[in-house]
Amino acid sequence: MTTLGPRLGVLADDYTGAVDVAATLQESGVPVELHLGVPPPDRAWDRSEVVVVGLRSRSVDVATAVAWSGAAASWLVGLGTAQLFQKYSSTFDSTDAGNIGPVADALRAALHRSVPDPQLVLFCPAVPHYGRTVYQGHLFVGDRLVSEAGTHPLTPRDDPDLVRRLSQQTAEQVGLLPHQTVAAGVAAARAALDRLVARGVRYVVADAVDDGDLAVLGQVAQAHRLVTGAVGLASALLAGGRELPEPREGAEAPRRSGPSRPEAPPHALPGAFVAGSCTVETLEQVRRFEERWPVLRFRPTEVADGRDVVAEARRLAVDQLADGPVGVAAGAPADVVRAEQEALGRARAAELTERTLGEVAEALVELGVRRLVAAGGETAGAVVDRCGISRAAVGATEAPGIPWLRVDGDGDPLWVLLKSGPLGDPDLLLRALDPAGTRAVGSETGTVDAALRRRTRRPSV
Ligand SMILES: Nc1ncnc2c1ncn2[C@@H]1O[C@H](COP(=O)(O)OP(=O)(O)OP(=O)(O)O)[C@@H](O)[C@H]1O
Ligand SMILES: O=C(O)[C@@H](O)C(=O)CO
Repeated sequence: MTTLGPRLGVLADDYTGAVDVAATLQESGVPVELHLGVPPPDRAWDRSEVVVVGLRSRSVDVATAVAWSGAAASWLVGLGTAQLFQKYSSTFDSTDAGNIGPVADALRAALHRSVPDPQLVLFCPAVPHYGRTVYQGHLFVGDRLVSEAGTHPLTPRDDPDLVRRLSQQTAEQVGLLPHQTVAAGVAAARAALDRLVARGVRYVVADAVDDGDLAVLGQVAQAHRLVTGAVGLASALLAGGRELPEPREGAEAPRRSGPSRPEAPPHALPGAFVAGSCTVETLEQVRRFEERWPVLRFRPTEVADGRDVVAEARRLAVDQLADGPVGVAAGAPADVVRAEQEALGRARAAELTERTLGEVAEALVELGVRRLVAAGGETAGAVVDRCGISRAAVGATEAPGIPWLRVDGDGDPLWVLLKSGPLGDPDLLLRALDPAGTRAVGSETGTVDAALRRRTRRPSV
């Protein structure tokens, strides 16, 4: 009997991107499982049709990104996964060195070991409902080129030309599938790609300005073993049909149905956020939260000077958590971040910030927080790793691409919301951590006081 492995294996280059794609695909009715960090070779597969592995490979050095991605891909290929999807951000966040190109090279090589040459790889970060579109190889955020729509502290977005960006990161020749060809439909797009392959082109940036374009690319990419992009193309690929390459024999068959009603945490659980994101969206979400609840703010230069932010966060939590949620934020406007980076160096500023936020998150959980929001991809990475989270069930979404994750351990579940910097409406933090809601689950029903009495261990500050 021929048995099937996962239909799609997604390798996301950060944890917020992983939950974004996991939630989006699960909402389309497909069973999805989420793994955070490189799965050990003997990690069990829960037989979900889609397996998402989140890595922290976006901003690490190229060799590390390649090693982690290769190890995770080997695990997925070993399960008999039919198709791999390399998920990067819808703003194509990367540096001149990588890591999008080198990881694609490594994944292609990993697949090449088990199947004939994957031939062609599409690159398309378009997600029209996030305002991300690609036209003539140029990436737009809303009506601005990505280079004019805000930068990033670690991966500056200063070149909107994706063919040129990708060419800097790989030895492969990079081509373009322009919008006029995509708009002409699947047959025209396939014919154009065949011509590019005949010229030796292996990597192709594809234009997409709306979901119709993505649907064409989703169809075209059915035949590809490796596809790359953000949630737009991942969704289109899954929706695009079932003509997948023959899976390896000997693996188990995947489940066909997802959770009937994704879960959300009870409002009564003590809540907190940590935010390292510097996007205008997150800064506004923090500002709105701060109008109602306390927020502890810090800068990496202060940590370098000896400020003990973790002890301050503990004190704040002990004083305030019974009344409502608290927040800890490092994110700041671009001029402040620039000054911090000039004072400390870019890498050290980031390292101090992320380490502090990870330690704060760990302390808050220890003090009884059971609803925890981490805002920002790097921030989420620091929090998840510090709290030792490697598996999670994908629950209900608070906003598109932002699901609650239920993390089961020895005691009560911990609910975690990993929020990509630019995602979410201005009231996201207020809503996600609102203690006044009426939603309650079984024995968790009760006030914040009751919940705290049940869970809080007194700190030693
Ligand atoms: N005040 C600050 N000074 C210098 N660097 C900071 C400061 N606040 C945050 N940072 C750094 O900025 C980076 C923000 O990246 P992070 O990935 O967490 O958010 P994001 O880029 O908005 O999210 P995403 O990756 O989901 O788009 C982190 O590396 C963080 O350490
Ligand atoms: O695609 C996006 O922008 C997000 O899923 C992301 O990658 C967050 O870091």
